[in-house]
Amino acid sequence: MRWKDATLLLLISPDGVEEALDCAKAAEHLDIVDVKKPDEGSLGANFPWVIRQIRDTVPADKPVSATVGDVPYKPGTVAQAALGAAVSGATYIKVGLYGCTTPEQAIDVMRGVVRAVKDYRPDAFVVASGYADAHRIGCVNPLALPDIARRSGCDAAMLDTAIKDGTRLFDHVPPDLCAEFVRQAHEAGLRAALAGSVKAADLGALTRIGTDIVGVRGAVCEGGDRDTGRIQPRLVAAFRAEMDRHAREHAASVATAG
Ligand SMILES: O=C[C@H](O)COP(=O)(O)O
Repeated sequence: MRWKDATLLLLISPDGVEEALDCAKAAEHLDIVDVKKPDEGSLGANFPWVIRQIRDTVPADKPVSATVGDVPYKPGTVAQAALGAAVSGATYIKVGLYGCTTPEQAIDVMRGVVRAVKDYRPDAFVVASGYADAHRIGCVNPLALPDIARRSGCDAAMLDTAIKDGTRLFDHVPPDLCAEFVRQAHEAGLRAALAGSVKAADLGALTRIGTDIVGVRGAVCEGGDRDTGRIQPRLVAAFRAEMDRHAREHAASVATAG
């Protein structure tokens, strides 16, 4: 995908083929379809055949992403799983560094992933994901992610929330620290992706701080419920409309200030 600078991309996470069909109906409003299995965790990994079916379902110009799971500190296991996601058709490979308690462990895991995936597909986009609520699960500090991603050769650093209990990204990492995360990622030549029960009300701040990718599920599911609700094309369209509105407002304020 050609990256237009200063454009916030929308990544939507269906839980299977049926929801991917709903994403396909809203394809003009989203940028990346992210395959996951929410009942296996925040970044739960889905089956290879589901990734393949979803790749066949969504328009060819939309990249398919796959989460490799909330992974343990087992670099070989994770590298092999990441290759499985790439072979199944995902070109964005997201890894949740759940079981890594130090930056060194996280770098170990991500180096293996980068090598496994890029040996197979050099243009794949590898995302190292930490958790905004890392303090609740004892994993690596969220602000360490840009450096982990840089040192392991990833393309992006991401934050999501590990525990989906209604608390949101900004409850754990407030906007000024998210801005620092984005700044560090950009300084390292990486893209910055943010997620974690993000709502339309968060889009102003996410736009202002220069986020590259926003990941959502709950906000585009019926009733705002990521577990019992299903992705609704009309909610995807409405979310995109809010993104576009904030992008216009931000561009206007930058032009005025300049
Ligand atoms: O990668 C994005 C996640 O699927 C976000 O899900 P959520 O918006 O329900 O927290």
